Amino acid sequence: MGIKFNFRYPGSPSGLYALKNVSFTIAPSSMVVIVGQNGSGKSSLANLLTGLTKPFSGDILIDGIKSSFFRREDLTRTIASLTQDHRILPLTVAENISLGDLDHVHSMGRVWEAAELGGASGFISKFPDKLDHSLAVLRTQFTNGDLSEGPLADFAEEFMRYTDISGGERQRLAASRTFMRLLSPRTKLVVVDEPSAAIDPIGEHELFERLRERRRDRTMVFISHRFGHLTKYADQILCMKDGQLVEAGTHAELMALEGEYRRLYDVQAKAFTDDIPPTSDDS
Ligand SMILES: Nc1ncnc2c1ncn2[C@@H]1O[C@H](COP(=O)(O)OP(=O)(O)OP(=O)(O)O)[C@@H](O)[C@H]1O
Repeated sequence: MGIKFNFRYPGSPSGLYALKNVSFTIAPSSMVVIVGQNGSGKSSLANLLTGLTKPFSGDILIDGIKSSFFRREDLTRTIASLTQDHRILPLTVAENISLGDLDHVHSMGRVWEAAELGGASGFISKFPDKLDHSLAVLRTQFTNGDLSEGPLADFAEEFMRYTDISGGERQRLAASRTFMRLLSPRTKLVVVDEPSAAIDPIGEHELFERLRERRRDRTMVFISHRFGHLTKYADQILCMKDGQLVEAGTHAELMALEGEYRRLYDVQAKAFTDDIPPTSDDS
């Protein structure tokens, strides 16, 4: 995959690019980790890779062919993504997971495997009707308004009764949906954008490990602020700063550069060692 583009969000002042002259190549079946501070452009880059947004100028080349030459739905079928912006629909747990691969909606064995891989099987097991349990969406997911008064009040009260999973559980369900897609041999690119907002560090680490173990010949792109455990496996690290790709290479190469990546890594490592209470040997 070859990438060379500029990107600006619709409505942003002309000249204000979220991504500026970003250019890199992702080798097939490789593992890529994108790092950078808040607002450096990681998610914008991920959205371009998954086709959610289009470059303002420049191209994404897939096997040397411009991505715009492919049918959008054909490309979408080959991509599994996991972001913070996931939707849980008012369907059963099984249906919410199988949305990841509509060809296997009725394959309960596969749905359960995806639930286990996504870390959702624990809380699903607690439902009396397990995978058949019906879920509803949070009010804020379908309206920004307050439904406690007005013509929809009764409906809202009834609807809210079924909202029985937490933010972290929703994230695990979304991860299960991604695994459902990943279990399909059609999936060639997996993009995981910072699922950590609702998942604790151990949950995120385990999730990344399970994704990595199922990489096979897929290209995987990870974005995480807690990247220390990921970058050592990466074939390529892309380090973003202010919308630009400032460094690209392996962990060893970027550490040796002593630049932005090293700075981010050292801050993270320091936070980790600062968290460890001193042992009797240290005193
Ligand atoms: N929908 C949007 N409309 C306009 N500008 C946006 C939009 N989303 C992001 N931006 C801007 O684009 C730039 C890059 O944002 P992006 O979300 O890609 O960064 P990020 O590295 O993923 O940040 P974070 O680590 O905080 O998630 C920022 O300046 C941000 O304010």
